[in-house]
Amino acid sequence: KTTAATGVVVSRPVTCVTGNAKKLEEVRAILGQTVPFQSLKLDLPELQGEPEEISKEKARLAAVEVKGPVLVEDTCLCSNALKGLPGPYIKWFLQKIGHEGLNNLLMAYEDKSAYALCAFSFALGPDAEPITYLGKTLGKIVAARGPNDFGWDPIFQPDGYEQTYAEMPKDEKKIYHRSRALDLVKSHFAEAGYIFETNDSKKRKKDGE
Ligand SMILES: O=P(O)(O)OP(=O)(O)OP(=O)(O)OC[C@H]1O[C@@H](n2cnc3c(O)ncnc32)[C@H](O)[C@@H]1O
Ligand SMILES: [Mg+2]
Repeated sequence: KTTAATGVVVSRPVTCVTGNAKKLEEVRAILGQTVPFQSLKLDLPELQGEPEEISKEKARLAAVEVKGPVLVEDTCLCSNALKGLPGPYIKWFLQKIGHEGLNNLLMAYEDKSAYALCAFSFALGPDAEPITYLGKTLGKIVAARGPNDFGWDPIFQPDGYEQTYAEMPKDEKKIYHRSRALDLVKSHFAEAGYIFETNDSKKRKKDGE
């Protein structure tokens, strides 16, 4: 559906599908009121492979579940000495060997440099090809510092900062990998002229406002 001057009307809000409450909290803080979205707590299966492909496949699976517009995300922590690993497998590394184990792995190497990579994928529906937006922040892996309440935040120190992600105030961390990718999502939505309808906006339209 296209309306003359306004753009593409999508009859539903975007559903952000993730099993991770902390991620959702950040997405909500970054997107704010700019994109009407709702969330669905679902831990989607993940392929092995390159981050972009994993993210796209998550979007395909999510769109089949939701039968509408979806936004998903896959986050990687990549060590340069380890040629980009653990990368998309960071969740399992964290679960099994923790912050200390990751630091121990890197003891064999001089190079502690790393990057945080966020791959958002958006699909309009189950038949649409997902589009991927990447956000990357360079830094290094350090011994854990700061509150341990979100993944690998205590062991990642972005370049140019003396603090780890965990030690930073929330709104400062927001400027990194996740918001870089979400800025691209926002500008894509603006360019495409999507108007995501919500129950509220439908009601206002019906009432003739
Ligand atoms: O359902 P999904 O969205 O997949 O949620 P998840 O927790 O499984 O997330 P990923 O598959 O993307 O795995 C990324 C891992 O990195 C962690 N993580 C994600 N974003 C992070 C961030 O900004 N800071 C620290 N850790 C993060 C997260 O807790 C996971 O252990
Ligand atoms: Mg996951």
